[in-house]
Amino acid sequence: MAIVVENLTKKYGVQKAVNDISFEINTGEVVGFLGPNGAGKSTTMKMITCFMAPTIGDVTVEGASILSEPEEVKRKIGYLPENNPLYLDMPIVDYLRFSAEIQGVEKSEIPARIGEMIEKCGLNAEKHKNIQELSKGYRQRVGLAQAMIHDPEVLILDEPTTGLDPNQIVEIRKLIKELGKEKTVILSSHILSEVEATCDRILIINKGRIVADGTAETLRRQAQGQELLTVHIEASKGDIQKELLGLKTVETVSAIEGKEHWFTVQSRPDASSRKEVFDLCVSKQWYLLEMTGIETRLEDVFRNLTN
Ligand SMILES: Nc1ncnc2c1ncn2[C@@H]1O[C@H](COP(=O)(O)OP(=O)(O)OP(=O)(O)O)[C@@H](O)[C@H]1O
Repeated sequence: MAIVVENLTKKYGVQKAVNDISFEINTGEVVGFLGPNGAGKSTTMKMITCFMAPTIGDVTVEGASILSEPEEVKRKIGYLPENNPLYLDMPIVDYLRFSAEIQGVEKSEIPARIGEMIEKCGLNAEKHKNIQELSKGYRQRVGLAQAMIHDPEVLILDEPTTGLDPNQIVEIRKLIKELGKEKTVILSSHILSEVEATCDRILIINKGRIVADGTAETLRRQAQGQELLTVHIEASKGDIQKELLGLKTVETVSAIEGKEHWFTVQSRPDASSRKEVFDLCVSKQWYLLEMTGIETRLEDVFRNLTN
C-alpha cells in the first residue's frame, strides 16, 4: 500500500477543515481528489506531505509515518503545491539544482537528474531561460520537474492545471498521465473532467469528509442504482413489452412515447439485463436494432454529493 490515511482530522480554531477521513491508495494508482472550493483538499495534501501536522490521525507513505518519520515521508514524496511557488529570477537549471540539493540528491548524480527531468518534462527548448520568462504551462512543468527531482515514489499535485489555457491543460494532463505510469499520484481538482481524464480512481471530498470513492464508472453506477437500458426491437409477432417484463433480471418496462417498438428497461438491483434481452430476441427471432445504457452523468453525481 503506497498511502494509508487513518482518521485524519485538521481543525483551524473551531472549524474542522478535514473531518476524520480514512482511505488507502495502492502503489501505482493515479487518484483524483475532487471537491468544491474549501472542501479540504489542500489541507489534506499538506498533512500527507508533512507541511502541516494533523490535529488527530496519521498517514503512512510507503510504510513511513508522518508523525514519527517525517523526513522519510518527505523523501518518498514529490509535492507540487497549489499556486506552484517558484524562484522566478532563477534560471531553470539553477532552480532544479537547488531543488535537488535541498532534497538531498547525491552531488554526483545531480547533473544527470536535471537532464532527465528536463527531458521528461519537455523543458529542453526553454531550459536556457529564467523562470519568469516562461509561460504558465512551462512554469507548471518546472514545478513538476522540481517535485520529481529526487525520484520520489509518490507525487502529490495540488490543482496542477489551474490557470492554464486549454492547450496547456491538455499538455500537462498528458505529462501527468505519463508520470502516472511510473509513480503513485494524487492530484486535486475541483474540475470533474480533469480527474476523469487523468485518474484511475476518484475520491470526492466535501466539507472535510470523503463522500465517494471509486472509478468514474462505479460512481456513476452507484448513483444510478439500477441499470437502465433503451432497446429498439423489430418483431413481426409477439408482445415485446410483456416478454421483456417476463425476464428474471427485469423490474420494469415502459414503452417510449412516439417511437414504435422502443422501450426503457429497468433492471432489478445489482442485475444487468443486456444478455437476457439479446437471448430473448434470438429465441423469438426478433431483430435487436439497438440497445444502449442510459448513463448518469458524472457531473450529476458530483453535484448531488457536494450540494
Ligand atoms: N490556514 C488556515 N487557517 C484557517 N482556515 C483555513 C486555513 N487553510 C484553510 N482553511 C479553511 O479550511 C477549509 C478547507 O480549505 P482547503 O484549502 O483545504 O480547501 P480546498 O478543498 O483545497 O479548496 P480550494 O479548491 O478552494 O483550494 C476552508 O474553509 C478554508 O477556509
